[in-house]
Amino acid sequence: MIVEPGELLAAINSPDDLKKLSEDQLVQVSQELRQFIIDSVSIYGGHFGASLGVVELTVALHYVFNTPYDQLVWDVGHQAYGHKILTGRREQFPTNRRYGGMSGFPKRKESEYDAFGVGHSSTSIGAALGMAVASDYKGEKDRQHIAVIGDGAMTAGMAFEALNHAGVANSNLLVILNDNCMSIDPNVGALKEYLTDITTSRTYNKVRDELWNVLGKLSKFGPNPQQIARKVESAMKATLLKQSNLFEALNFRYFGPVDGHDVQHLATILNDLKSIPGPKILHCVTVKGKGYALAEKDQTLWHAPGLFDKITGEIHKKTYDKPQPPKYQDVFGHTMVELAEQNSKVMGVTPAMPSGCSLNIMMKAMPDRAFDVGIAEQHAVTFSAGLATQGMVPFCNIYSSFMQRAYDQVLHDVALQNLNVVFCLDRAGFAGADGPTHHGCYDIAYMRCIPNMVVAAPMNEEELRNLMYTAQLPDMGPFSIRYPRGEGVMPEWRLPFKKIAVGTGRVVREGEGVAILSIGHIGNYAVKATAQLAAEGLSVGHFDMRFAKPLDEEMLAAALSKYKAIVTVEDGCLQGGFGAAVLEFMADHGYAVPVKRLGIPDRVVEHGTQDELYKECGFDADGIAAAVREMHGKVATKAAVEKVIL
Ligand SMILES: Cc1ncc(C[n+]2csc(CCOP(=O)(O)OP(=O)(O)O)c2C)c(N)n1
Ligand SMILES: CC(=O)[C@@H](O)[C@H](O)COP(=O)(O)O
Ligand SMILES: [Mg+2]
Repeated sequence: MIVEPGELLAAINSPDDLKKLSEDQLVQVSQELRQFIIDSVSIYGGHFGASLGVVELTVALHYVFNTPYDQLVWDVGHQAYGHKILTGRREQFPTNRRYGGMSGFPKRKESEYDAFGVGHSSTSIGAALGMAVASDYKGEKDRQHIAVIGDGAMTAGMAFEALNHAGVANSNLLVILNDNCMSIDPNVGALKEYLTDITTSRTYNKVRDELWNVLGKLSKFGPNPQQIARKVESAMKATLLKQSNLFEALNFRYFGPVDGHDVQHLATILNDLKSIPGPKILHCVTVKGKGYALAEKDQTLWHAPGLFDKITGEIHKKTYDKPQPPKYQDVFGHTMVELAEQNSKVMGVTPAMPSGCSLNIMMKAMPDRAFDVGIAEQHAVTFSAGLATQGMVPFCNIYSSFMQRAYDQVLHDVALQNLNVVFCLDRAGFAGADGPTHHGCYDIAYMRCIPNMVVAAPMNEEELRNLMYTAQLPDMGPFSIRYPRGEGVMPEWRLPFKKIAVGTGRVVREGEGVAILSIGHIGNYAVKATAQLAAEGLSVGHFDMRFAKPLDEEMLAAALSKYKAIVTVEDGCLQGGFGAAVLEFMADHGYAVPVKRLGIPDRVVEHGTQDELYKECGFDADGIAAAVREMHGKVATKAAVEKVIL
């Protein structure tokens, strides 16, 4: 189905076309852009509420600034659909987040308008500052650098590290704080309360209005930029702003709060700010999901709702006539409550993903024992370490790719002190449509080299529960459990807890000739492969190893003695991963059995469905079966040659 753009939008193939419109037409073009996003996302899917919330801001930014010469950095980038549509990618939009299609996030190789590749949050200020400092160095005094950052992303340490630097760098940087009081879930923390206070404070708003009157008058008569800057500064100094405004205290000039949905006013303000040198922040108040009533009402659900009927708002869900396996994240969420009921020391921690990882189930049931700490992965880990020093058993749930942020904290704060923190790494393996920024490719490798760390991955729901149960038993030390996005394989999963001895695998099936050693959920694809091969008359062994560290050495030794070739399968990077661990064991113990390793290769794998990506990387069921056939062929040829020689 083709989505038809409105009349004005249809003529916009670059920001130059947008600049041909009069200021009066900005309202209409904003409406058309919003409608185009609603129409497209309802059919093709993707992030929704965030882009609707910045429609006017996006139009105003491209209207006023000289992009791509002026550099516009979107934080996270899930709100940049309008930006993509206005910068020459409207016709490509139906391919958004699809295999081979355009990325759901800004990406440098996709467009010159995408100044910086994003996906993880809170990088925009640092990146834009780097660009600004480079411009200073090159003498490009006229160049503008703009970071658009949400109130959620602003809670991360990285954002403050960049503000701290920018406040003394005196480069030409405009930070636009897009404040909608939401992260994916409602935003949390003292900063959020501070921003709400500024937005609602009467004294503050009075000062703000006076300030904008000054600016407004000056703009009308074509002001001298320095004059504006001086007037603004003295107006600011004469008020409470300097003493009480956090951003002013960091040497930023603070403007706002302004209505982020008044496109004409935004254009005027941005024009004025263009002429003010140095670091400045514009605080825009917006509504996530603006213009689509249901999305405004349930902003978490409509962050990324999936496909929906844009008229009725019904979100399309597959229906089944028999019970389906649950999502791994929900098994985690419910199991947390069960474990916490049994063990008063169990606590839950998430950095801003309560509904994404389903810790919200425990947060609702036991609000004093489960915490959303904001977009703050590093803090989430060190906070968990602190809890553990006091005898608590924190389960710190972080998406595998976001955990990359907190590597030093895992090593320095948890592992070196051998603290019993359980890391549940959700979205391990391919994240799917979010693409390479979100794929959880590296955790087996980055966890495996950390002393004291257990590295486990369940093949199904029952194993996830039992690993979680095992991890909270006394004296387990640091324990990581990885599992993928989406559903497992067991509709009946609430089985009684059983301890799994650390470093033990499980025989899925015995066979002859070739054995598959798998770790985690991807083992279910190996099950499909062995069934295919059995139908062809090839009986293949399969071991669900469960632990990449410690390895089940007994099981490995037995498999290496019995089988003539091995295929390892993991949905993680091949470099340093599970297969690499098997090779290390073989080298250390003198085994010389041929091994083929299947997993994520040493290159960037783009977006697509998980199955498309498994196939691309050769470890879907067909790929695994093909690898086994190949190894079987090699073994048979070798045996035949040996027979002839004898
Ligand atoms: C490092 C990191 N942690 C978590 C996320 C997941 N995430 C994506 S968007 C988002 C909320 C961002 O909130 P905000 O910046 O306010 O943007 P909004 O969606 O409200 O427009 C979160 C937590 C991420 N992308 N990166
Ligand atoms: C933009 C972002 O980082 C999140 O919205 C992410 O897309 C969530 O992914 P899940 O849908 O897997 O929770
Ligand atoms: Mg927000």
